[in-house]
Amino acid sequence: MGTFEIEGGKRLKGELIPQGAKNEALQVLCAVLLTPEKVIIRKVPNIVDVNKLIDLLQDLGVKVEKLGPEDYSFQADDIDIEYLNSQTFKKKGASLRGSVMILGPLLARFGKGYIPKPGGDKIGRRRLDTHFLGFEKLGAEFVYNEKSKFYKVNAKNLQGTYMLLDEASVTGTANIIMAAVMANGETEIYNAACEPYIQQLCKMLNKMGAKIQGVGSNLLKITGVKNLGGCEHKILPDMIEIGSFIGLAAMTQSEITIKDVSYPDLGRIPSVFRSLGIKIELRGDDLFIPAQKSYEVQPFIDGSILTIADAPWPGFTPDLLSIILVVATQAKGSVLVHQKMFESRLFFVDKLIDMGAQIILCDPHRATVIGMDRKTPLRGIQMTSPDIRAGVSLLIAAMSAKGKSTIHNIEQIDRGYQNIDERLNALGASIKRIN
Ligand SMILES: CC(=O)N[C@H]1[C@@H](OP(=O)(O)OP(=O)(O)OC[C@H]2O[C@@H](n3ccc(=O)[nH]c3=O)[C@H](O)[C@@H]2O)O[C@H](CO)[C@@H](O)[C@@H]1O
Ligand SMILES: C=C(OP(=O)(O)O)C(=O)O
Repeated sequence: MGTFEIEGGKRLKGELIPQGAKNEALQVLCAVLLTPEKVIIRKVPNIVDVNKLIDLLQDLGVKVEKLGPEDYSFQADDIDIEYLNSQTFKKKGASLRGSVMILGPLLARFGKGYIPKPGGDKIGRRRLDTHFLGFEKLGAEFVYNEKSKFYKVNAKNLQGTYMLLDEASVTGTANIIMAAVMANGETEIYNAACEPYIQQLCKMLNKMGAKIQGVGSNLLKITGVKNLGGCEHKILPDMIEIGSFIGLAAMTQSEITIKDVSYPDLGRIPSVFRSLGIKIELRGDDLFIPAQKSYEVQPFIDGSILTIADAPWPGFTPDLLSIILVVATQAKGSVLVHQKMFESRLFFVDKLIDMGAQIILCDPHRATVIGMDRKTPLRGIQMTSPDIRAGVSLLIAAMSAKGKSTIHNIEQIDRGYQNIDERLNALGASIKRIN
């Protein structure tokens, strides 16, 4: 289990370049399975989850070539579909969430797709119903082995149809889109997730020859085509990393410029951080966060306590609520953080409480944070990171705290943040990695 030792209280100064988005990378990497032609993907983040997926694709027979530090070419012209029955696949496929999105492309191209119960964060129930209900609607047969926790879908032909998703699942929508692009006839997906990463996937598939309309909306119309070809695609900057850096700057009173953020794709992220009183300036496509002594929560118009809640896009992403929560501990004013989508993502607040934060965990979904306006700094402690975003929130808390902190299980952080310690140390942080 890896560990970070953090000396708190350091102010950072300088520029951060966001990595390519983890959650987009996981989608578009799976999409390379849809064609025997070469697909070039740029700005691929060098993080554990993405590297695991690339490894899995290689095991399946995809030829992978590294063209540069962040650029790869993939060619799925000799897929070993039997690999899906191997023990290695059962182990590797289960080790990350994103692997579930190989199902749609494999079903579309080879008529079958298998997957062990996928991993990812333990942040509540993470059902896959939407994925399989969608595949079944397209005519696939679904078999779930409860004992081995292995999911199978098979189809001779996929037939386009209308479907209303039971929820706007992100990976579910990506999977169904990839299954539908080569189905017979027309598919309509209503209540589709529509976040920028789904839009990016659709744009990439359209470049490959797919016919997807309604991109960016929650009603997608897909006209099936016989084959898809190669293309070149560039991944967006990671909006969750950008949000994490905004929070980090505010908490540590640092002056940070976040480069090339693709501002129009950040949705409500800047405005939600602004509602905590954090100043964010847009300079070209960069975000400039000045060093701020104090930031004051903006209550609602009627004077009631600010509530920050998550919702499917274009709502505020659940992946940034843990960061909001930690940043609120040093704001001036109180905030109610309402995590509606996941039921176990707020439990890490016990660590923040140990550090001296004033938080009331009302129930698994809601926490009230009474901001301390830096009157009492958090104090360094020993802790273990429970999930990727809680892990980074604890890192931010530790960087702002008085004294030394230790965070164990940093593999969770490495899952989604590229060389976070080196990048932050270059700006003045003091984070030591102990393996
Ligand atoms: C690899 C990847 O891309 N992971 C992301 C993806 O996970 P993933 O695709 O697994 O998440 P889903 O969108 O399926 O669902 C996330 C949670 O929200 C709930 N839900 C979802 C839709 C809805 O309309 N109502 C609702 O309550 C689900 O029941 C579930 O508990 O999307 C999540 C939601 O943005 C993010 O946290 C994950 O980082
Ligand atoms: C929950 C997350 O990831 P995953 O879906 O891969 O577990 C996340 O990125 O915050």
